[in-house]
Amino acid sequence: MGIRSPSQPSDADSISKEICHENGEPAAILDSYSAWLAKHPSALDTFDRMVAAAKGKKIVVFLDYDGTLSPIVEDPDKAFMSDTMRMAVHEVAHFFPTAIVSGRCLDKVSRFVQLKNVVYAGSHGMDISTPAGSLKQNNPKHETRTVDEQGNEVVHFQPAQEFLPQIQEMIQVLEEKIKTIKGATVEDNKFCISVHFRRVDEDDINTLQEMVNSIVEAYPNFRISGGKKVMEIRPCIDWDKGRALEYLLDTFGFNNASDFLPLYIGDDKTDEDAFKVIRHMGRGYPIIVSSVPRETKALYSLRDPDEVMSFLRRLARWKKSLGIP
Ligand SMILES: O=P(O)(O)OC[C@H]1O[C@H](O[C@H]2O[C@H](CO)[C@@H](O)[C@H](O)[C@H]2O)[C@H](O)[C@@H](O)[C@@H]1O
Repeated sequence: MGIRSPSQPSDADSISKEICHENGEPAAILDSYSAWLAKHPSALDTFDRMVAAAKGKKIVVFLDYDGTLSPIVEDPDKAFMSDTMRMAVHEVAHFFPTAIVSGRCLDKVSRFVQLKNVVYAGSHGMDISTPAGSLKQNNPKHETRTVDEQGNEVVHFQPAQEFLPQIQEMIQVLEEKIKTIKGATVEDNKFCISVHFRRVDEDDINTLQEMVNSIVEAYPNFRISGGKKVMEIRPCIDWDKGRALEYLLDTFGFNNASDFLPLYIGDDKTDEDAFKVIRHMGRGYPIIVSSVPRETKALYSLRDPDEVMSFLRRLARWKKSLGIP
């Protein structure tokens, strides 16, 4: 089994102290981060133990995008991924089945990532594209097939199709209403909507939230969840990043296997659904990206996208060193 309650890495304290000196954090924050790190040890510090437990098992990699592969920035349209991060993900995907699971719409996240050797799940898992044939598809109710530019058949799993007209209608209402709030923007993520307030004046945030709440109240089939300075509006269906992880594991052919370990790295509230599923499976590696203490179901942590990149590189290097194709 991949999951064990992780013990404190030997250098947890020295890491947090180093961080605090760099950032000049007060001692109280330093201590609570240190305590949190003891419960959610660094996946870099515990790397050797993690991969030792994975011997003879197949690791399946799931990666969130914003805040995980790209740093959080003011303008959501400029959340670019570095070429070095792209290379690290490419290498990992060469050795392990790899999926990018994002709140962004599928087109946008695949344009940001620009890799062909990964599978994409957009709209918090409500829009999944996988190549037909090589993988197992088994949910015909929500699956449609198209042919891509290269002439390859692609299967699209879209369990929230029926909500598209309402989503488009809501986007128009939201855009009209919130234009009075400076800095507020609406992002069309196809099967869900993000209302951003990162650039909204602190004094206007409550007004914006009330506006959005009252608009969404008129759509009883939709709910709002929180994120990083964003309100995420999505259909009330029993589907989230956790269900997407299960769907993808199944699609990758691991449904009946006992020798796989899901590894999920994410930084946001919606990633908790995937952490929960992995915890429930009792195997695998739920890893949160956070440099501050956070309530989480993840067992391990990484501080920021730079550490995510180091971890991914190390994972690929380890696999390569085994000499197994
Ligand atoms: O599931 P994810 O890939 O993590 O997407 C979650 C949301 O990420 C984006 O918003 C966040 O990142 C922006 C760029 O760094 C930042 O400006 C914003 O404040 C964050 O909330 C994305 O724009 C949203 O649509 C995603 O739902």
